[in-house]
Formats: sequence, structure tokens, C-alpha cells
Amino acid sequence: MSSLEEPLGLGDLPKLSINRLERFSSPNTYRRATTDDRNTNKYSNSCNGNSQMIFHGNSHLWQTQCRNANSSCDGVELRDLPRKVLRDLPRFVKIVEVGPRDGLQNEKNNVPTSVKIQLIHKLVAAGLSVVEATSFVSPKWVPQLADAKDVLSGIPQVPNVRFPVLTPNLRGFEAAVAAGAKEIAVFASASESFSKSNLNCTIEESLVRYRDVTAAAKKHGLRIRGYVSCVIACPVEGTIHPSKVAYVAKELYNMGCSEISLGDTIGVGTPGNVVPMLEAVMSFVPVDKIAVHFHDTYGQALANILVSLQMGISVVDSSVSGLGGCPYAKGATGNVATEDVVYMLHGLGIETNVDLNKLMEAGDYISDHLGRPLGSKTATALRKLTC
Ligand SMILES: CC(C)(COP(=O)([O-])OP(=O)([O-])OC[C@H]1O[C@@H](n2cnc3c(N)ncnc32)[C@H](O)[C@@H]1OP(=O)([O-])[O-])[C@@H](O)C(=O)NCCC(=O)NCCSC(=O)C[C@@](C)(O)CC(=O)[O-]
Repeated sequence: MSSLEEPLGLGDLPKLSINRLERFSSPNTYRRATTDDRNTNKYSNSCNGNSQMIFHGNSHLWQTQCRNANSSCDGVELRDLPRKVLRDLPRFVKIVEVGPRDGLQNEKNNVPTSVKIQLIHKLVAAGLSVVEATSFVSPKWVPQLADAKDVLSGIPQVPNVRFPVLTPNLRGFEAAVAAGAKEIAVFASASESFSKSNLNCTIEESLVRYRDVTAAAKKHGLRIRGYVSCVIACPVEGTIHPSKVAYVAKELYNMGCSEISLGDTIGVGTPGNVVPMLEAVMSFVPVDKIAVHFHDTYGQALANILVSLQMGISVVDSSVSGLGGCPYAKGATGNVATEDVVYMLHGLGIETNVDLNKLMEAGDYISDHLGRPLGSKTATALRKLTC
């Protein structure tokens, strides 16, 4: 990696004086209360009564807000601010690359099986340890992935690399096992309407189906991932209440899914509604079993990932070159680009084991094949620098 490709880390920031920092800082300073603060209410006192606690379920711990803090208060807080804001971030984030499945399921033109296999090779070569390879769904519903068996059997098994595949029912599960799958994913929705359009059944019917699929997977000793889609909103119903997401996540977790991926399928979420949704799910599913899956339709995905990390999540789904969209969610664009996620994480000093250069080669490869510009802002910027 050349120095230009290294994202600027905190250590690279110019040393700013308190006065300069004050000019750049917003009048509203958010911080997370520490245990000490909670016990002694130190923060509230230190702000000379200008602080305000917003009570919203458990999130009052999160949303301690210091309004119009005077400069002496700011002086003490600002010195420590970067460490405080970033201290709860994980050291390592596992990226689940979903491009070959979520990305390519929405392509108008048929992508040859050999190209899919080559793309997966390149993603693995870039250091990604989980690459969602394909779906064993009905070819009538998703013709783009009708070659699931050939894709899966065409990928050589690589030690410590996993290739989960989507299975919507027992039929898909059996086909996946026959093709050599070692890990499957079931996918339910928090929206009734989306469940109908994506799976042709109600949420409850999908959960009944998935109990059979997960029971069979456990018998085979397979690892199971569970998706909840429409965790913020549905293209038909609009806003989805966090309790509905929490319910489906809990059911999938209880039936044996070892990881629950929360999908903002249409990419409308902002940190403002992602935080309460995660808070609701965390009441039922341990934080280390939760993954986030953001589509970037409104350009909010990185902000949403950052708050998710701050809440303790360390598994992030993304798609090389921002490929994708859902055939049953009109207008939804692709997932957040893996290159952009890696760039941000490395900039935060978080390890991923992913080589950004090699990842960009995978992005170039599939974008060239599809005949479209790179869908990653990071890759686009870095390619301009090196051309
Ligand atoms: C679930 C079904 C099958 C129900 O579809 P259905 O039409 O109700 O099912 P059916 O049992 O009547 O079957 C219809 C035909 O498909 C066949 N069939 C049935 N099952 C299979 C199978 N597994 N593999 C291959 N073929 C299958 C079945 O044999 C039959 O064939 P026919 O007799 O007419 O020739 C269908 O709705 C389906 O395949 N849906 C999948 C749609 C899909 O993949 N959507 C994209 C997933 S993305 C997502 O969910 C969001 C996510 C995960 O990315 C997260 C996020 O972004 O938020």
C-alpha cells in the first residue's frame, strides 16, 4: 500500500490548539457517559448546569448532551475528546463480503459463472474471510443466481475462509448441502409486505419454514446466519418499529442462528433511527452476535456503521464496489462499498485483515465486466491519484 492509500489516522491530525478546536467544534457536544460520570454526575457538574439528559429508554446513557458549554468546560473536555469518542470502538472488524450474492442478484444482464467464481477468488485474495457466494433460491424468482450449484462447487475450499449461501426453504437447503455448502443463511423480514414480496409468505410462515431449515442445518453441523431485512423501513409500509425488528431477530437467534445481520434494505436509515433499532435488538441478541448490513441509497451507510461500532458491533456486511440492490425493493441501491468501509476502518486504526489494493483489483474486475464506473468513492479517488 502506498502512503497515498493509507487513510489519515488520528495520529496524523495536525495538533490544534484548544482555541482552534473551539472554532471547529459545534455548540452541541455529544459524549457517552462513563461509569464514573454516571455514579458521580461529574459531567453534569462540570458543565455548570448547562447539561441536559435526554431520557429515551436506555439511551439516556448514550445521549448525555452538554449544551452551550462554557469555554473552561470545553477546554477540559476537548483535550480528551478524540479518545472519548473513539474509545469504545472494536480493535478488529469482521467484514462479510456480500457482493457476489447481494450484489449480483440484481444485475439485468447475466453474469457468467466463471466471472462470479473469479470475483470470489479475488475477494479471498484480498483477505476477506467471509464471502457470501450465492443463493439457492427459486430461479423463477432470482434468475441471476440460477447457477448457484456451479458457483459453489467452482470455488476451491480455502482454510479459514467461509462461503455462506442463502437458503429460503428446505429445498434450497438440500441443494446447498449437495453442492458442498458449509454455512447457510436464512432471511426473514421485519415487514409483512416485504416478506410477501420477497418470500411469498407472511413473517410467521417464514419463521416456521426457517425452524425446519435451521433444525436440518444443525443436524449437518452447519453454521447458520440469520438476516432481518427492512430493519428501518419497508418500501411499501414505510417506517418499521424497532420492536418488530427485535422480535424477528430474537426468533432467528433462538432457532440457532449464530449471527443476526440487520439489513436496512432500502438504505433510508440514519444514526438517529439506527441507534434505537440496535438498542431494541440488543435486548434480545448479544451484541457480539449482531452484524449490520447497510445499503447506501441515501449516503448514510458509513455514518450508520460508525454508530453501530460505537454501540459495540464488530461485524459489518458490505459489497465490493457497492454492487447490488434487492430485486424486490424498488429504488434501493447497492450495499455500502467494501472499499469505503475498509478505508474508514483503517483510518480509525481498526484491523480488518483486508488489503485495500487487492480489494480494489476485485472492484476493478467486476466493474469492468459490468461496464460501469466504480461504485466506491475510495476506489474512485485512489484510482484518480494513481492514473
Ligand atoms: C421462497 C420462494 C422459493 C417461494 O416461492 P413460491 O413461488 O411461493 O414457492 P413454490 O414452492 O410455489 O415454488 C415455486 C417454484 O420454485 C421452485 N423452488 C422453490 N424453492 C426453490 C429453491 N430453493 N430452489 C430452486 N427452486 C425452488 C419450485 O419447485 C417451483 O418450481 P415449479 O414447480 O413452478 O417449476 C421464493 O419466494 C424465493 O425463492 N424467494 C427468494 C427471493 C430472493 O432471493 N430475494 C432476494 C434476497 S435479498 C434479501 O432478502 C435481503 C437481504 C438478505 O439481502 C438483506 C437486506 O438487504 O436487507
